[in-house]
Amino acid sequence: MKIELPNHNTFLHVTDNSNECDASSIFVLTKLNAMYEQSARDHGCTHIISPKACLDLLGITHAIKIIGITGTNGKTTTAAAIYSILLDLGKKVGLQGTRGCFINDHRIEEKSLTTPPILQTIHNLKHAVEAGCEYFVMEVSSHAIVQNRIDGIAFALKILTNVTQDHLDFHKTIDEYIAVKSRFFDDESVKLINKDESKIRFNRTNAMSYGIEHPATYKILAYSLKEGISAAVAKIEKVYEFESPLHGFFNLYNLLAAISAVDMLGVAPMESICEAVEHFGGVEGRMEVVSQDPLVIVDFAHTPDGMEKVLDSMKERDLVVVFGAGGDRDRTKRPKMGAMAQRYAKKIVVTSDNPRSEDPQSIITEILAGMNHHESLHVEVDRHEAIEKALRMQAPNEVLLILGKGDETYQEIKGKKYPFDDRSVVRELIAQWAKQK
Ligand SMILES: CC(=O)N[C@H]1[C@@H](OP(=O)(O)OP(=O)(O)OC[C@H]2O[C@@H](n3ccc(=O)[nH]c3=O)[C@H](O)[C@@H]2O)O[C@H](CO)[C@@H](O)[C@@H]1O[C@H](C)C(=O)N[C@@H](C)C(=O)N[C@H](CCC(=O)O)C(=O)O
Ligand SMILES: Nc1ncnc2c1ncn2[C@@H]1O[C@H](COP(=O)(O)OP(=O)(O)OP(=O)(O)O)[C@@H](O)[C@H]1O
Ligand SMILES: N[C@H](CCC[C@H](N)C(=O)O)C(=O)O
Ligand SMILES: [Mg+2]
Repeated sequence: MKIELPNHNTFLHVTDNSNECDASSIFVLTKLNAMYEQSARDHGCTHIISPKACLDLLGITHAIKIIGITGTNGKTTTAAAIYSILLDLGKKVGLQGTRGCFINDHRIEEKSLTTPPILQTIHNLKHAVEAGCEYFVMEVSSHAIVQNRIDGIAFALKILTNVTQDHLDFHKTIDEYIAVKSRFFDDESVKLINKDESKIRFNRTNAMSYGIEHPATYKILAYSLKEGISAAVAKIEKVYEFESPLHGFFNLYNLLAAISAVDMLGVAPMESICEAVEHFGGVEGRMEVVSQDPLVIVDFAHTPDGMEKVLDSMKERDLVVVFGAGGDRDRTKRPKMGAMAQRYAKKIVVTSDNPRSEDPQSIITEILAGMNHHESLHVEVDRHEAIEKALRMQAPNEVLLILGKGDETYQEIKGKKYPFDDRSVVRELIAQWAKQK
């Protein structure tokens, strides 16, 4: 990654790649490229700086308020809700996360990592500052905390969604994973903590909280999940009401976090924030209704907890569920995901979800290990066939939930990404069958 320095009198660019260095470069030294410092010097580079110094050099440090969100699930949704509310309130805002980078409603980067390497974030922040943004909302993954991909960033606000199981391939134990997430909250930054999430440890200085079950700075007093979400939230003595077209108890948490966050930023009165949240229509691939009749929903649940939250939110209905589990990722979540599907679904098709370098059949076998008996359990390695099978099995009163890939547009098999989109597959099959009728 290279950022040009058109106004600098000595250097032409900053880079985090030693191979891009020459005498006109400033090398930004990070935890990930520390081993290439000598290589940068060998390429002729004489000026080596930290990410913090780079943020200062580019005039970013004091120019924009950065909001960081971490947690196992709900980061993308909460970040998008904050972004949407701020835009709705007339603010200029940047958004960076799993879906890429957006500035004032325009996409400037395609999807890559949830939290890119620091120089990529600095590049996106620079764009945001140049576009006049006052705020930049970013997802912070646990990988990013471990690999110091957020080094040098002074967050105006840090937010916790929740901590459940994921990425144990990388963190090895749940305790280590919790410790990493907790590390994000161990300084005196202003922070917003989910009070119903008891596992996280945080520095209480400058901490506010939100909750539904436990007393919190922002506390839900009453809610209804019929026809979207409507709720009353208390802040100190005052109560405010809001409505949302989103579905599910878990989204009440995401919306509450977003409303509380915007209030903490002091942007507008709570009444206006609660009004603005109604215009947030959700995120692509998260509880996205792809067809009304038959009712087919695509969601990005790819952890046991994500599956539980989504399936539980639909438990009044008879559910047909299609899902798999990612290859080269946490193997211990696979049987738990199987058990979760078994607990809630009437009919299940287990399939593939980015097997990557692994054998798809053995991933499925590990999922099935968590399912002891089920009267309608099917296995279909090919995800297209699996979706077709599920659509054929779906009775008129049943809801088909296709989980795990959300708005992904590929299936990754043995290092190659093949175009694949759950939503297009459903739409094409339904259209094809309608023509044949
Ligand atoms: C395991 C992991 O996270 N690896 C990340 C890591 O890879 P790496 O250490 O092998 O990178 P590298 O190629 O050695 O490069 C490191 C640095 O050295 C520099 N370099 C490299 C070679 C050289 O000769 N000279 C030199 O200066 C590079 O420019 C770079 O700055 O650093 C790379 C660049 O910073 C990342 O792209 C890469 O993410 C890989 C691709 C990845 O798939 N990561 C996933 C698991 C991930 O991070 N996911 C999280 C969580 C998802 C979620 O839950 O939402 C995410 O944030 O997306
Ligand atoms: N607050 C929540 N608690 C539990 N599950 C949730 C919550 N919000 C969303 N989910 C579930 O998790 C899935 C992913 O949501 P989202 O993309 O917002 O999370 P994320 O933290 O950004 O995930 P990732 O780390 O993979 O990018 C959703 O599709 C839904 O199934
Ligand atoms: N941020 C998550 C997304 C998982 C999505 C699922 N479709 C998979 O490929 O496992 C990860 O990279 O682990
Ligand atoms: Mg995300």
